[in-house]
Amino acid sequence: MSFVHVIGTGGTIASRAETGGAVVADSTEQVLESTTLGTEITTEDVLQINSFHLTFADLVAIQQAVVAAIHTPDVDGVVITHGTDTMEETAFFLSLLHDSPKPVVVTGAQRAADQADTDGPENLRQAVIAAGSEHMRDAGVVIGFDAEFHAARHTRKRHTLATSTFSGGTLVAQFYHDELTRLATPAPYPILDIPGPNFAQLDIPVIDAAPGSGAELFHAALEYGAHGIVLQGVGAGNAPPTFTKAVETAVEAGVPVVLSTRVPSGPVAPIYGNGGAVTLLAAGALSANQLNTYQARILLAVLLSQQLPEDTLRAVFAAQTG
Ligand SMILES: NC(=O)C[C@H](N)C(=O)O
Repeated sequence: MSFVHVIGTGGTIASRAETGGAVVADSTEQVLESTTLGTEITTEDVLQINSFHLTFADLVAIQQAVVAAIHTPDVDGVVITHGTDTMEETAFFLSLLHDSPKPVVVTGAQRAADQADTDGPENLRQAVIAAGSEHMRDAGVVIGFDAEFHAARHTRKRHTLATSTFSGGTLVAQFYHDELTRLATPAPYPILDIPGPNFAQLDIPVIDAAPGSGAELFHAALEYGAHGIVLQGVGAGNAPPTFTKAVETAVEAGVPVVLSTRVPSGPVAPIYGNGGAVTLLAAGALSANQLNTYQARILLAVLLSQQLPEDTLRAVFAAQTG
């Protein structure tokens, strides 16, 4: 019999209706009660919150729980129950640091535990089976949802309400007729060191360069002391021309800027000047390349917390986004 450790953090999978909106109510033990499993399970409540409340300190707490579980000799794999809104950030953060053949499956629900058609119990059942399965060795950190298991990197929530909502990253495994089939192994990336002690204090705003927006917010972020900025451009990473000077000012002040794109697929590419990615990268921005805005922000936060020399930060960032 396989042995899986389930780490609860909250989210809709643990929520019930209240006047004023659904709120997290159930412990991990209670979440598991609705699921029939033939697996040995231990549980732990690390958090009981919606994922839109998560802080960087919470990410560290989840990661520490994962490491402890993975080092428990008989544990075959780990499941994390988590809100879907920021699941892609937590899963990606864990994947940057994950150094074990034991899989970590992050799952949740789009419909609360007390809704008749809740998807939580089935997602959890499949996540536990997958985490305990030898087919998932070396699968890394995956988001398991609606019978699909996607590598954390590049996976995003695609629909606010649909139960099939996560895609983008490598499809690592899938249930067909209740049989788990391994399909792929995610491309390996260098494993990062754990974040430094100031990780939880880092302030890294995302600033959008939509048509008609000026760089005032960007400059305001520098003035209030942002530690880094993710500039989300349009197209292949382009922005109104006022952002070029803003990026130069930030980089000169030692505040790293990452250039990402709001387009769901494809890389940031230096094609256009006069405010385009050619200009912004020449001004010193780091390219998020294929990495989406929010995962690029997590990567920047981890590297900033390690207080690396600028050249090293640039090289490690490039190696993680290539
Ligand atoms: N479906 C969900 O879990 C959404 C919820 N708002 C959360 O992220 O905690």
